[in-house]
Amino acid sequence: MSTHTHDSIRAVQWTGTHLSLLDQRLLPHESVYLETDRAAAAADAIRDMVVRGAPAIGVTAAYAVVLAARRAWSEDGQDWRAAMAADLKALADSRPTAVNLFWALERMGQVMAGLPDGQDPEPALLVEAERIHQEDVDGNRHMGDLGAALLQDGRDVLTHCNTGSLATGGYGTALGVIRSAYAQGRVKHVYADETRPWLQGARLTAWELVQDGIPVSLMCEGAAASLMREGRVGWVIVGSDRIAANGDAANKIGTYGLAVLARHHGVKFMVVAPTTTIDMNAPSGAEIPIEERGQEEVLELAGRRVAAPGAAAWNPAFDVTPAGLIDAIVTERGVVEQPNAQKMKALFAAD
Ligand SMILES: CSC[C@@H](O)[C@@H](O)C(=O)COP(=O)(O)O
Repeated sequence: MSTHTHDSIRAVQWTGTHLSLLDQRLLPHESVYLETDRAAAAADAIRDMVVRGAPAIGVTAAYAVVLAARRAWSEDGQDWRAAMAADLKALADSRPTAVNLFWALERMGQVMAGLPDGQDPEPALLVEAERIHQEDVDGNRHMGDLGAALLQDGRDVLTHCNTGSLATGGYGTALGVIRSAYAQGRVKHVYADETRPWLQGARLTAWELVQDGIPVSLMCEGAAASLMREGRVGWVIVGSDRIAANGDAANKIGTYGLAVLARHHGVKFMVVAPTTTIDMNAPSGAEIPIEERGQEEVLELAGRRVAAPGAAAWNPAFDVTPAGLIDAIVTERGVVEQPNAQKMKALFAAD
């Protein structure tokens, strides 16, 4: 039996010397942490879904930069920046859609740029990675309160994919809102899409909610229309991997369909994401790169082929929900209702 509440589980941890990642491919049956001191191994872990979820990918990349710097400094102290190049490229090439990855590499790069050539870069980079990690957790808790305040009617909610502690530095984005709302008595029961093909809903979201004692009913994605027509939910609450400057939001494949259904049935639609997920360089969702993953993920289930021999598969990992279908984007800087380019820009006005 687990000795920790789910909220305290960390998908990504720094052991003092190594990066430790909870292997999410094995959940909920086994909790195995993979430890590494190699940035290239961290890049593989991101690509292979050991660690997933936009903010968790960003935090992992930040710690991986620390590992890359350590190695470069020990191999070629004089020119450690150049010696890191291959590791940094491997990290940038690991997954394309979650902008938190590129944001974290950029932020670590800014610290690197400010360091003198002859100085060991590891200590300063570790301080920055830990700061990135902590800021993510703090932001999630704040978003939890902001999002929960929107849930006025006490009705059930529907969520998609996994956006909890496992997908972030801790606590969660959309699942953080659900967690806060439950604690405040604003939500009593959650519907969770199973989320094919990786089953993040069935394996991860249900696991997190059960551990927190929050009642959850899993459903096939195809049940969403009936769920809404029966008036069972007041809000759909999801995370995002990249939000464009006009408020269009990329998230796990199937999210766009939920937004269309929600609008048709008068259900509200909330996207919860830290500002590290916003890409002001992408004018609209059309400029967000959508990852296509291997066909075997759709043709197989738990490593066993289920599809008819000879069938091919199309496997986009994400889709884009247009801003016009979103009622609220909740960030740690505040809530953007009925998002558009002007309101998104105003979020960053204080910078
Ligand atoms: C807080 S997580 C937001 C998104 O990263 C999440 O909804 C999602 O789509 C994750 O996709 P995944 O392919 O599991 O990395």
